[in-house]
Amino acid sequence: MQETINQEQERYVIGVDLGTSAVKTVLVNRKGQVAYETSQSYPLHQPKAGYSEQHPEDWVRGTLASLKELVEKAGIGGTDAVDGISFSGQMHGLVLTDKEGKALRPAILWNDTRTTTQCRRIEEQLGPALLRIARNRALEGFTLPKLLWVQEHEPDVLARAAHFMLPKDYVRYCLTGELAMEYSDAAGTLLLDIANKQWSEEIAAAFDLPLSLFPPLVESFDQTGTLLPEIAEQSRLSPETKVYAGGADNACGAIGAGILSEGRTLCSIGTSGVVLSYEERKDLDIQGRAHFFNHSEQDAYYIMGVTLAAGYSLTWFKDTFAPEHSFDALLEDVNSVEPGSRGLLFTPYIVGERTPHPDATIRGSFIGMDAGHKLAHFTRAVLEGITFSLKESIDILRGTGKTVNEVISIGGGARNEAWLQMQADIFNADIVKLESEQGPALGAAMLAAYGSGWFESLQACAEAFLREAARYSPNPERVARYEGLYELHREVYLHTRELSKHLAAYR
Ligand SMILES: Nc1ncnc2c1ncn2[C@@H]1O[C@H](COP(=O)(O)OP(=O)(O)O)[C@@H](O)[C@H]1O
Ligand SMILES: O=C(CO)[C@@H](O)[C@H](O)COP(=O)(O)O
Repeated sequence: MQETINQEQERYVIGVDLGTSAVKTVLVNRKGQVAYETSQSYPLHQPKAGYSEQHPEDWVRGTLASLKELVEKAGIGGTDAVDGISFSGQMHGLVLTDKEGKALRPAILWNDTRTTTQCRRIEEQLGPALLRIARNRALEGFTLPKLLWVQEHEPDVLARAAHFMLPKDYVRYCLTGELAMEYSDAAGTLLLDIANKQWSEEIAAAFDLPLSLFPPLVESFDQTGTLLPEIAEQSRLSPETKVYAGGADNACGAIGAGILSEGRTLCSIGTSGVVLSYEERKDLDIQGRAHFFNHSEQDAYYIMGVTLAAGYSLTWFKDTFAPEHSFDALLEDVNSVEPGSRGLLFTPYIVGERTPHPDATIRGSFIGMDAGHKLAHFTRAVLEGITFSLKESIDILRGTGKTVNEVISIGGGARNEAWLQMQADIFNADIVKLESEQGPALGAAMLAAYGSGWFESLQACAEAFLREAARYSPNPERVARYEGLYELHREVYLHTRELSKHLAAYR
């Protein structure tokens, strides 16, 4: 085999990123280099409008196939070259299992919006206790509303449930036979007492949820067993391979970008867009204006704002109005247009919004269309609208007293230089692009590396693994121009909120 690895010298860890469209696995060496990567996709089911489900068995099958291919590609089958495996996972999805660990129904995912009624019930019943304990607002995507939906609509399923799990925890359970949930993902359930790092008996009791449903809580870098013999046999990994708990995809994305100390901020433009900043103050009260979650680093937190359709807005725009173009071709001309797209604004609310407007009914708009506008103006307006929306999350971070003068940019949005410079000019901060583009999968591998004792801290691991590739600094003239446009952008939500509500009847 041409690239067979020298098993005497090379040691590896594996990061598994269980995403919404696919699972990705990476094999990482001690220098932080991704030696091999594989991926397996699985279907997303939308049985009704607003429903979004996946079969947990598809995740397990996909993960095993991906691991098997990774081991084969690297030529390490039957060896003990892998010191540890860990996981990053799509957050919030509800998996209910019976006593044997079998999933009782399809998983209800983070982007399923059937639970508006349950969210209102949570707010009414818990009042201020919700923000005091769970530190986040009741949003359709979170897990507790999904549990309450099952309680109301499928009571027999809940009655048969022995446990609830989150997506990556279910996969890890199937690989190891050990039940556990770690804090960074548990934080997205609305059932965790975030500051005290324990299940909230108060919230569970308010909704008659037995505590027996809740898995034991562990740290992201804790070992949660080894591979079951049959899994080891199928993947050709050693049954001694240690498995570490892992983290929520955003926590792992943050680790993979080195967001491990106060003042470090990440902007990730993938399908959705995330702005996230490290936070040490566990008692910081942001009044639910953004998400406040436990980090995968011990006793650390992060504040996160989410633009639901970030890259998705650009993809929608391309597929609808310029399907013959590649992303690169579409974005080629954006720099021929001045900042402000000659008076054209776009708001990216095409599937509703989360931060700063938790509003499932709002929809997007182009404001200021002029007969002189061409495709390049619309394209630039889409990029600017997505970036303005992410700046609203940056403003929330700055409002907590944080200094945001450097932002690590990852995801699809970091593939285009014009967009990276635009982020610098709109955020008024240096934008840093990293050498590695692996994001959450690398973060998961780093948890395994730290768990396995390769480094004495996650921070030391980040210093060894991550390298800056490029830096984009804000241009003062463009910063000033964008400040004015940003104020106009913020007005658009206020003026289209009611219109969107009325238009909902026609959708
Ligand atoms: N060459 C490119 N330049 C700018 N944006 C891109 C490019 N390619 C993809 N994108 C954007 O990035 C998004 C995908 O980013 P990615 O990080 O791969 O997302 P995810 O992991 O959520 O699928 C797409 O929705 C698209 O809008
Ligand atoms: O809901 C959230 C975070 O609150 C999402 O970030 C999901 O966790 C996204 O999963 P992928 O799009 O990465 O699969």
